[in-house]
Amino acid sequence: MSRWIRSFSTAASSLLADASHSLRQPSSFPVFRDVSPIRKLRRQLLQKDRTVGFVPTMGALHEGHISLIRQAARENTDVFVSIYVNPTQFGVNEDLSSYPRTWDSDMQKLEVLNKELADLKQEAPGRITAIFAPTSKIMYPTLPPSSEIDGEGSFVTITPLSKKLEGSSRPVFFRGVATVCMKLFNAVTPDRVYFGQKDVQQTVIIKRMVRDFLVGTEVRIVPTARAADGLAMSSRNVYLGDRRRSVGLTLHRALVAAEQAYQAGKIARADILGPARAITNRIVAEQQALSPTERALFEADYISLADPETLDELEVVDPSKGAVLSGAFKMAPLEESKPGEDCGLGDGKVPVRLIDNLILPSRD
Ligand SMILES: Nc1ncnc2c1ncn2[C@@H]1O[C@H](COP(=O)(O)OP(=O)(O)OP(=O)(O)O)[C@@H](O)[C@H]1O
Ligand SMILES: CC(C)(CO)[C@@H](O)C(=O)[O-]
Ligand code: BAL
Repeated sequence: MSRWIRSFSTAASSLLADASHSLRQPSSFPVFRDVSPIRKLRRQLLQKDRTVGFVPTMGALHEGHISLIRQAARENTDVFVSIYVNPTQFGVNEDLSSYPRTWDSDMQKLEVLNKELADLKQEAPGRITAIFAPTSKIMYPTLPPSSEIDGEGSFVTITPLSKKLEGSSRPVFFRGVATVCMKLFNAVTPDRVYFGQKDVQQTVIIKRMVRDFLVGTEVRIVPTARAADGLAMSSRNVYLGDRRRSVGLTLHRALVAAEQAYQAGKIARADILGPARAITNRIVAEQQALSPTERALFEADYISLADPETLDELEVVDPSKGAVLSGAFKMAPLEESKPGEDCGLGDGKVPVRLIDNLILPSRD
């Protein structure tokens, strides 16, 4: 057993007694439900010159989350993962109640991953050494968490970034994300925090928040993990089913068509987004022409070509800066299913918001 694992075991076991709100502990990592015990562990690690990489999640873990943890384990001795479905980032009519919650399988996945990390040794020296799974009473100690646009509470708002793109359809989303991330960062005080490229606007907002509030952590962005067909992995994909999944892939295909236009030397908005819009409009029309048992209706909420830092829409890409291509589709519930069809969790009745993006790199 290496020295730091041994010293972790000692630090952790002395803390298990402190973790009065901890859940059952069948795993190689303690689960903390409250702030002070995880702070205590953090202080002990600091004294031993160990580094903490923090991966905030809402659970329902998939390969995207795992890739964040792997990178955190390559760059830190200790990886803390939070699992908390944060109510304030869901609008009042959004899918908070149906958001997938899969605690047992999440713990199993983390356990398997930790064993793998132990085998990797040099390549990825870090291990998952704490799970933070707070209750809402811990995260919102004074007022109940509000999802109302003008709701009361202590919030972190990052404007105008939070009003654009996802924010125009989900007006409280980034207020909730920035607020919960600030709380999580305050609880964990990580050396580095890990976010997925899939949620590109979230990455821009978190970087801005860290900079503007002088938060002492480094923001690391991990590439989007995709299924073999290109669909960006997402916890909500379990609701898609086969039909909506294959139609939903149009989003990725549209972005790839726009990316190819940029790679071919185009820099004007119409030339880059034109191919993406053409594919999207064609598939919308094709689906509308099909019968309710065959089609998957959807609406393209936006397809955007934006500045990587301000997220302002661009008429022309400055090749020395590059750009962010992003889009969101609203996949409607299936109208009718066929016998034996895989309609996904919820029988195809749950609307699913798909987001995706590609970075257009700078070039000389
Ligand atoms: N496919 C992916 N590739 C890389 N990172 C991802 C991917 N999906 C999610 N992440 C990242 O994992 C972290 C936690 O995300 P979260 O728990 O909300 O999962 P999610 O799959 O994004 O859920 P949903 O898409 O349903 O909102 C975020 O930083 C997010 O960007
Ligand atoms: C960062 C986050 C965990 C905050 O709740 C969430 O927005 C997410 O999972 O991307
Ligand atoms: N990964 C983003 C979380 C959300 O859509 O609420």
